[in-house]
Amino acid sequence: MPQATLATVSTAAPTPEAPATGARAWLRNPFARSAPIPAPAPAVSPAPEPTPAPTLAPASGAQPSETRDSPTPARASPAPISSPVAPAIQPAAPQTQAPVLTDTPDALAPARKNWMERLRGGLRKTSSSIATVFTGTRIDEALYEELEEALLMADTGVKATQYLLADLKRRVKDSRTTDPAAVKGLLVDALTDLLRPLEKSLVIGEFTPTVIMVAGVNGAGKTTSIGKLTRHLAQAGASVLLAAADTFRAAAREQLGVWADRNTVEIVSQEGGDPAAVSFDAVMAGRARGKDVVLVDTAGRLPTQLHLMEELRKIKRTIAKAGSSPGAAGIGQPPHEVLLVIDGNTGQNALAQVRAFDDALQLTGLVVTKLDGTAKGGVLAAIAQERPLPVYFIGVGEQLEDLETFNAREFALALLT
Ligand SMILES: Nc1nc2c(ncn2[C@@H]2O[C@H](COP(=O)(O)OP(=O)(O)OP(=O)(O)O)[C@@H](O)[C@H]2O)c(=O)[nH]1
Repeated sequence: MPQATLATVSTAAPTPEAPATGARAWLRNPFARSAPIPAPAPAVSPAPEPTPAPTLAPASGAQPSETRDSPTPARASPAPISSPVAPAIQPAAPQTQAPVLTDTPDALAPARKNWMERLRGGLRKTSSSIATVFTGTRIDEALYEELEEALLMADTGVKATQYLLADLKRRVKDSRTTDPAAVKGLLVDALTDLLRPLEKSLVIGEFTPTVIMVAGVNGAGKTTSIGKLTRHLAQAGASVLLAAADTFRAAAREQLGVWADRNTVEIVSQEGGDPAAVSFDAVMAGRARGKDVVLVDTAGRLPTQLHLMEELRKIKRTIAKAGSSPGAAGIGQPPHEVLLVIDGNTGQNALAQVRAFDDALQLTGLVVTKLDGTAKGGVLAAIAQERPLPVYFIGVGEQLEDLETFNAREFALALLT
């Protein structure tokens, strides 16, 4: 098995802006800046015993030229920051009911308010065509037909569109609404309920390291999302190691290297050779160094490229072997997360990718990118209807702050109001 090189780009020093309670914030919002929506007190299950925030020794920082065999400097291992993750592909655990979000962004914390504005801006092309449906004066079949058309145009798909229409009609009947504008509010509720099972927090800390494998078609935004996620993880106080498992395309490795540099984290990279071997080496190195997270970036591929899909399966199997190798106690069964990155702009095609990659890899979650400027924002409803996998993050642009946790109510509001 060819050996990959562990390039110590730099070391993960604790970021000054890392909040002291950053880890606990992952329970709902991994990014720790603000909770997406304040959960109402009565609905929340009893809080677990307070866990200390992970104390990352500046350790690796004190060793500018680590070698692969150097022992991990003493550091307090991060406390588990959530209960064990539910098995892969299980629908997300029931979420606490979010309070009704008014259309006034003032109800949100400043960072989240800003995010809502960007999300709303990004989804404008989708929302503008749906909004016109509710400008009439009557609730009649014509309104529902127009809405059906608008939802289909937004790539909501036939099944989710039919489901939403039936649910909406029931809500209209139950509430005896006569105002078309109020119907829009009921549609927000219906869409929120449909999307709710996709809400789930990414959990780290249960295993050291938590191994996250990332796949997707070419150009979906895998590397960019990994870079952004690395930044957020580092800000939350977690140490990250990147694995450049695209061994063939030099530009892909360089791009990941740039993100590693920017975030001052280590990267395992290799020119040519077997991507599975690089992934294996990265997991072993992450384990030896006590990293909190190993992120494995794989090369883009189409689900129709069967040999490349087989290569992905091999990467996954090989990562699993790293978990059962001698002395692997505490690592569980890696990869702990298998994420698919999809380009939200590709609408129903993205749903087809979810199906194909899920069948091949048993995905545990999704990252939906490029929701900025898309007219196909309805695809999340289609995913919720047909393959309800957790959507850990959504992206609305190329900047670092353009990747955030997914919240069903926020998304429904941004899409429809
Ligand atoms: N507008 C927009 N662009 C994005 C977003 N996420 C990523 N991109 C851009 O999409 C392009 C492709 O992103 P990459 O991260 O290189 O995609 P990839 O999946 O790693 O690509 P391959 O390695 O070729 O498979 C880049 O120009 C990114 O800046 C997003 O949320 N919105």
